[in-house]
Amino acid sequence: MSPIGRFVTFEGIDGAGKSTHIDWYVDRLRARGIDAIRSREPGGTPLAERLRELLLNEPMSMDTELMLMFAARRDHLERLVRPALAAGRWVVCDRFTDSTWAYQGGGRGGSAERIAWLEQWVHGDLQPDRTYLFDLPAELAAERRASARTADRFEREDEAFFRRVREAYRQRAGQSPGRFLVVDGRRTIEDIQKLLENDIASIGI
Ligand SMILES: Nc1ncnc2c1ncn2[C@@H]1O[C@H](COP(=O)(O)OP(=O)(O)O)[C@@H](O)[C@H]1O
Ligand SMILES: Cc1cn([C@H]2C[C@H](O)[C@@H](COP(=O)(O)OP(=O)(O)O)O2)c(=O)[nH]c1=O
Repeated sequence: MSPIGRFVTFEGIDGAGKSTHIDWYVDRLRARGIDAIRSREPGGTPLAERLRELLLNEPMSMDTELMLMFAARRDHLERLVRPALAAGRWVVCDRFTDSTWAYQGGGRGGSAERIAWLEQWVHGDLQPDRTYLFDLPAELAAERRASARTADRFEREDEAFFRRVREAYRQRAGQSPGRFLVVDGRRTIEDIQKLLENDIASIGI
């Protein structure tokens, strides 16, 4: 019998700490003998990476942004995520549809009905087995971002935008408490690593 693949996602507002922990997390899985791959959204396949370039840099309407996010996601799921899970691998993904609920829904004020419809169409039966939500106040995340990198189209949004994104994430987590683990991004990197390490055991090895 082939091993069971797992789908794990990392979420949070820009600057909350996802990238700092995701490679470490994948390394920890591999150290336990798990065949894990890291991916990201938008992106993860050649086509989706090209859409990412556009999404992060090219001005566009809210609706175009929403549809391109899901177009990139569909390609990523068909070509990478589903085949990997079917082969028993773990896919650890930097962002997934919770980002769409948070950014295009909460941040931009997009229609929940449309997002729900697209979600159902693009990946109805597939949801992550575990989602880590890195939670940090918008002002602290902005400070961390400022010292770390140049801003893309999303990162140039104001603090009120990121407060809405954060709130939408927290609502999502409240709706699926079994799937989400909310990580307090104010804790030290060492503390967060301990929490993640303990959690790996609970998601089935
Ligand atoms: N727990 C933490 N405590 C202090 N600084 C952190 C912590 N986690 C991340 N950082 C720093 O904050 C900045 C943004 O983190 P990053 O992982 O790039 O965020 P994200 O991927 O969520 O946008 C980086 O400079 C990183 O070193
Ligand atoms: C997956 C996804 C990402 N995004 C946005 C959030 C991020 O600002 C951006 C890319 O995210 P990210 O990979 O976190 O960028 P970085 O390389 O700077 O860490 O895309 C959405 O708005 N909706 C989505 O569905």
